[in-house]
Amino acid sequence: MNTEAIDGRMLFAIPKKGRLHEKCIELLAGADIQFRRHNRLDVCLVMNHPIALVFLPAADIPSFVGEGNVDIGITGHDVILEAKMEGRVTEMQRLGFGKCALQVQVPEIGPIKSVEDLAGKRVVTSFEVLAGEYFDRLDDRLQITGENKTKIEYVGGSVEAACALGLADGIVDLVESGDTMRAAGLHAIATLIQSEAVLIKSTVPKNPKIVPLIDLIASRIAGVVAAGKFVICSYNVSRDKLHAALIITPGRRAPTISPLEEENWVAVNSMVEKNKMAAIMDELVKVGAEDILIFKLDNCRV
Ligand SMILES: Nc1ncnc2c1ncn2[C@@H]1O[C@H](COP(=O)(O)OP(=O)(O)OP(=O)(O)O)[C@@H](O)[C@H]1O
Ligand SMILES: O=P(O)(O)OC[C@H]1O[C@H](OP(=O)(O)OP(=O)(O)O)[C@H](O)[C@@H]1O
Repeated sequence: MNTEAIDGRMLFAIPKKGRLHEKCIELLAGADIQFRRHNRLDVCLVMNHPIALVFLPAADIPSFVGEGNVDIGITGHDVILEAKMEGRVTEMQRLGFGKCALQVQVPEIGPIKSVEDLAGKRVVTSFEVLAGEYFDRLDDRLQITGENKTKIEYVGGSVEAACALGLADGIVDLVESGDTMRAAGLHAIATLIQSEAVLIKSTVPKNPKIVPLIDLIASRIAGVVAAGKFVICSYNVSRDKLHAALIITPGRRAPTISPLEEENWVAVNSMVEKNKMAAIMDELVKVGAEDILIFKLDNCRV
């Protein structure tokens, strides 16, 4: 693709593979950003907006956005800190996926029980900046200096194998379910940061003309994220029990209450958080609500 084709378009960086890729593709579909990626090309034009998508490794996206080479992007909060780009990118929206923690892990069976025990030994990681800063502070606190300081070594992947291979006394790596860590016989002894996927833009946009388009896309993405977080809860309840029911489902702004043909009965519609839905239904049954239904949201602006 020649550079003329992307001239004037807003450049939007998307992780080209890995843990965040599929979720980003779903998010683009939800925001009606239409594209066809030919032959896995890393740049492709959006058909219904003046946008070009740029598929990049998640870890490279913070610097591409921070240096203004692309306008917005989706990546992990962890790699923004690792790239030291927190001052040069603005996190516009947390996206609710790619949730994980960067943790110090050591063999479950062994002499190291705390980070203090690990200080001064060998640590293998893909996050050498964050791990380096963490162990520098720890070494300082424990007055470990010079040759005795903790040795941080970089590997690009399969970090969890380092202890079993005798390359490290501990590792710093991402944990979500904990399955990888447990399978490698490791356990966590400290957490450096919590992370999730975020929508970012450059702190100083190169092209002010595209600011309205950035805001439009951010608002659409916020709508898709909110639609994933909430459901609509609908139920019938007699007026004498309405007060108790509304305490359980107060809604985001306020619930919608409509009279039923049956005297003294009303129908209630209210937005509730998806992850609280089962408990809310249990509570509604207890206070006498009936015909409780849950509806998924496809999209919203709230
Ligand atoms: N187990 C996980 N659960 C949730 N999110 C994760 C997990 N592992 C990584 N992430 C998030 O996804 C981002 C990209 O990680 P991933 O390992 O997929 O990157 P990659 O190196 O581009 O892909 P690959 O591992 O396939 O080479 C991380 O920076 C982090 O924010
Ligand atoms: O706690 P869990 O749910 O098991 O997830 C943690 C694993 O996920 C990430 O690696 P990934 O599987 O993306 O592959 P990688 O080692 O190639 O980066 C991370 O580096 C851990 O190895």
